[in-house]
Amino acid sequence: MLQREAQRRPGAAFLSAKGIHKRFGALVVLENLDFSMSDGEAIGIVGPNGAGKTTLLSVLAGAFPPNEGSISFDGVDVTRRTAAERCRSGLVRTHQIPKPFGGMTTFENVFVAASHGNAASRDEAYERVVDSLSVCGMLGVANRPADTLGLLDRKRLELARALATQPRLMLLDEIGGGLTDGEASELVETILELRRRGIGIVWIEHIVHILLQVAQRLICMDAGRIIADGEPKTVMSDAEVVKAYLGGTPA
Ligand SMILES: Nc1ncnc2c1ncn2[C@@H]1O[C@H](COP(=O)(O)OP(=O)(O)OP(=O)(O)O)[C@@H](O)[C@H]1O
Repeated sequence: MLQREAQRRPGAAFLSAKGIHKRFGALVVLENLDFSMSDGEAIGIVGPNGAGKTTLLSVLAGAFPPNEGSISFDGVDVTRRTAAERCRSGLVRTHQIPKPFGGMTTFENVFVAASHGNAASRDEAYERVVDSLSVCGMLGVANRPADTLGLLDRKRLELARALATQPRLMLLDEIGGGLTDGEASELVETILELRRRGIGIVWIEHIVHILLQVAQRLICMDAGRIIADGEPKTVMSDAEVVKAYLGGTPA
């Protein structure tokens, strides 16, 4: 397993991306981007539509490779590792548009993640599923066909499936998107529980006041670059951020 290969270096970044370029044809989406974080950190990512946030998450998770640059996770160079290999080493992502396995129940969806995401015995996988469903408030819909779930439960299922892989770092892509404030607040409680378990979080979200209940550090992206990175309130009042993201002038 990748974790066993990891050569832990004191002070080394837990997740680090260096010199990342990503192009889709002629469109440059990420440009010479550097990013790093420590174990257990909770980071929010904001930025205007098309800034490259989801593309960054996809590159970090291994959905596709960068055109240039390198990524290391827990001391291991994972640039050429697949998403499944990264998942087994503890780096997992959720998707903006949940896509549960149709024709399976909620329980079965999470069971697939628990058994394949990080090789587990059947009993261990079962325990992980029950724990994940419980943390995500889904025990009551465990036997429902996943394709009959409403949006909030589909988002919860994204979290439960990711949690069942026993991650050390979760990359969340607009998990609050499309939800009411009340529904998004329920997800915040779950994400705070993940934090209490020591799981690191990188969360892209447009609902900023929800994001700020979890993020201890905030990154703002624009046009494929990180334009601000630091303490959330400072970032949100940064003149470049206000101009790029909020389209106005600082208060
Ligand atoms: N697979 C792809 N092929 C071609 N272009 C793509 C692809 N994925 C993303 N893009 C383009 O890359 C740019 C950045 O997209 P991305 O989804 O990363 O932005 P984002 O910051 O997450 O935006 P949003 O907040 O709207 O989700 C956009 O112009 C998008 O159209």
